[in-house]
Amino acid sequence: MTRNVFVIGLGLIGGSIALSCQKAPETKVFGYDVQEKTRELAAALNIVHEVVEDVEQAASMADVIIFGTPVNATLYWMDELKNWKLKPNVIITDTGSTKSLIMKKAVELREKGITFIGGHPMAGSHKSGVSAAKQYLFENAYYILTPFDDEDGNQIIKLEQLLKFTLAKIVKVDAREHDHMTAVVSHFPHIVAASLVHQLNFEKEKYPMTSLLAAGGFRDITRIASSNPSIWRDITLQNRNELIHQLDAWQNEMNRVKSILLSNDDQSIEQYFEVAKNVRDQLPITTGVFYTTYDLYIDIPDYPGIISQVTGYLAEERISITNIRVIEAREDIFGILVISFQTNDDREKAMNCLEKRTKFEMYIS
Ligand SMILES: NC(=O)C1=CN([C@@H]2O[C@H](COP(=O)(O)OP(=O)(O)OC[C@H]3O[C@@H](n4cnc5c(N)ncnc54)[C@H](O)[C@@H]3O)[C@@H](O)[C@H]2O)C=CC1
Ligand SMILES: O=C(O)C(=O)Cc1ccc(O)cc1
Repeated sequence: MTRNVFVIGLGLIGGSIALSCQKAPETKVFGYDVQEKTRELAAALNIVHEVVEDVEQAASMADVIIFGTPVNATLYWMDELKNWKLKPNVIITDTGSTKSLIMKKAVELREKGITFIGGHPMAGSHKSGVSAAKQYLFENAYYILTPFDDEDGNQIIKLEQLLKFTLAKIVKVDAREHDHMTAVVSHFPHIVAASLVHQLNFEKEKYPMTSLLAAGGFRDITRIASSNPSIWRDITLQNRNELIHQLDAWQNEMNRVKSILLSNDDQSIEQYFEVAKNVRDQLPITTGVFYTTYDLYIDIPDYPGIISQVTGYLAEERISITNIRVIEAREDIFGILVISFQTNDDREKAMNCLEKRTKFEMYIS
């Protein structure tokens, strides 16, 4: 029997989930987005099997409903859904970055006999919109579920059997703990990134050259300041209390740094960086597709047309690349043309292809 999945909100996350659900057997994926342009693009890019206009009608036929909407829009739709006629065993889930208020609202659905299992794939990007959606966005990332403690185990298993097509690692976490932990590693860093950009913005009034000097480090630490502002407005509002605690902790930490600087003690200053480096270097690597790339470094001679020659060979053997860049030669990496691939298999095919056709030396970092 065909399973009907209905995704509401077809942006980066909803679009990516819809693409991975299309890989599930005997599954038909329907989709809706409030923006007409997104609906048109989703249809053109085959993000779903069918784009719908009538949310209530599609919801009434769905076995699984997945929200890919901003978290406040999800609350709005949950309020609507609780008054609709849905299939008796329907499972509703979301992908929102916050969980406490959504699980609070889910109590109202539960009172009507509707299963709601909170969800949050811990991968994504500063990019947004349907055109950034990728089938493998969540591969190897954690996918958090926040079911009620006494949720029907069969319903959770059914949802997991669908979400396994995201290739993410599914884990269950309490909704409040989720909001505390994601405040630390995701939500608060967005505030810090935005604040650094604001600081640069003030500075550049007096020293316009400062922006020109914003090199790798500043760009790395502020990348997420380019995220969709309305998505982050909603997340910040929903996780306001945790964020206020994080701000207090950060202000204490800044005071600690200030006192170290005032002490002018070289050992304490070095130790400050040393401890941070050790903790940072030991972070486990768990990412989605935007950051899992398989890079190949190719030592190419410097003559015109060389890059198109290399990419031409790869294209002839139908090997897809995800990125290409030229780096300054450094002591530890000899190649200067860096080509990124989505899988290790693609990178190996590329090495075999270029070994056959060129004499360029290749390295994997
Ligand atoms: N951006 C990221 O990296 C991640 C985001 N999330 C969560 O995923 C959800 C979606 O975020 P993104 O895909 O990044 O945003 P997005 O901006 O790419 O997509 C959101 C989509 O929802 C649509 N939408 C807005 N209001 C709607 C409504 N009332 N009804 C139907 N559609 C509506 C928008 O038109 C847009 O297409 C958010 O709840 C966010 O917290 C979760 C993990 C990662
Ligand atoms: O771009 C990044 O690094 C992100 O921060 C992605 C992200 C955004 C929101 C989430 O709830 C989870 C992951």
